[in-house]
Amino acid sequence: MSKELLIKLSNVGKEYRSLCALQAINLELNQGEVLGLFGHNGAGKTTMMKLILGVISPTQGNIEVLGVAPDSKASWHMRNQIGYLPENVSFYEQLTGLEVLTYFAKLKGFNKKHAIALLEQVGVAHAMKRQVKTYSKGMRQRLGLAQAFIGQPKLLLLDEPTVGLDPIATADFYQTVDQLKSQGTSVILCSHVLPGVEQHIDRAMILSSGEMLATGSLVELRQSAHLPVKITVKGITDTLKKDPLLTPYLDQIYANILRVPELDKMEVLRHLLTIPSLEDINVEPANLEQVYQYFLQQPNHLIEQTSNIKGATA
Ligand SMILES: Nc1ncnc2c1ncn2[C@@H]1O[C@H](COP(=O)(O)OP(=O)(O)OP(=O)(O)O)[C@@H](O)[C@H]1O
Repeated sequence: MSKELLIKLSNVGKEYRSLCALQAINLELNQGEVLGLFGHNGAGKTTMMKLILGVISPTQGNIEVLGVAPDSKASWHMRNQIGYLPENVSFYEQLTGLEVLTYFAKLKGFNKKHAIALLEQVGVAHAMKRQVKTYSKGMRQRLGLAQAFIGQPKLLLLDEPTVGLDPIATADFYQTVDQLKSQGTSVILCSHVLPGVEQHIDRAMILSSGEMLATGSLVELRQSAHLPVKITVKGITDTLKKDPLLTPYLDQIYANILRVPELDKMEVLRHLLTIPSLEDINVEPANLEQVYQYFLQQPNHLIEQTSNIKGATA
């Protein structure tokens, strides 16, 4: 069965007066897909989320979300199916956590029982009768997530979802993302915290100064970046130095590390396994952080963050 296309961005651009915040972005996101959106401060991530929400309109190109232009009048019915966690979430400080969430739940047509279940899910049920002004940063963030999860939306847009969360809450959050994905929810999340994200996303998009530098699955991005696989071995350091098949891959500093292109990986591994003194082996493909660094450091994109300011003053 073909999956529903939830988001389609065609050649989308956004200018704020003379500042080009986003340019020529193309994206298709299907039902049940999770996209990680990465980029430096001011790269255009929040702008892209706001365009998808219909809070702002593109100055170039077309956007379709759940079949309609999100900034059109026709979009009102699809908003119920979207959950959004803004960056720096804030609530009415005088209300209790339960009052806040019940308020947002009712706006979406759900009741207090649903709000309580979500507060339990994000781990703030114990404080739900306390005013939000007494909440810690992490508790506010958890409340924000509960607000985004109301009604099990078809599409979730999460701007820095793990900011302020402790490691256990972060793990719980990613577990919820995995669960929602398995139930068909599509997710776009942006984060500056790259470790831990990669196993929960299907694809990544890397933005810099409003421009898309790369997009694809981590495997695809690793391949196009030609980043080597790191192989750490134990017990064969002397052999490595003498073996003509292995010496080209030896790390410049560490005598027990080989850096092997993906294409040669299997040949090298098979060869290593034939060496009787091999005690241990560890294989690490390039991680998301390394892939991200690679694309940001490409010469064409060594652009000052201010370089998306066009011409005269903003
Ligand atoms: N309302 C606005 N008016 C003028 N410029 C804006 C406006 N909103 C965003 N910008 C500019 O657009 C660019 C992209 O901003 P955006 O908030 O999308 O970046 P971001 O990738 O989300 O950054 P961060 O990681 O810091 O949250 C920045 O240069 C920002 O200053």
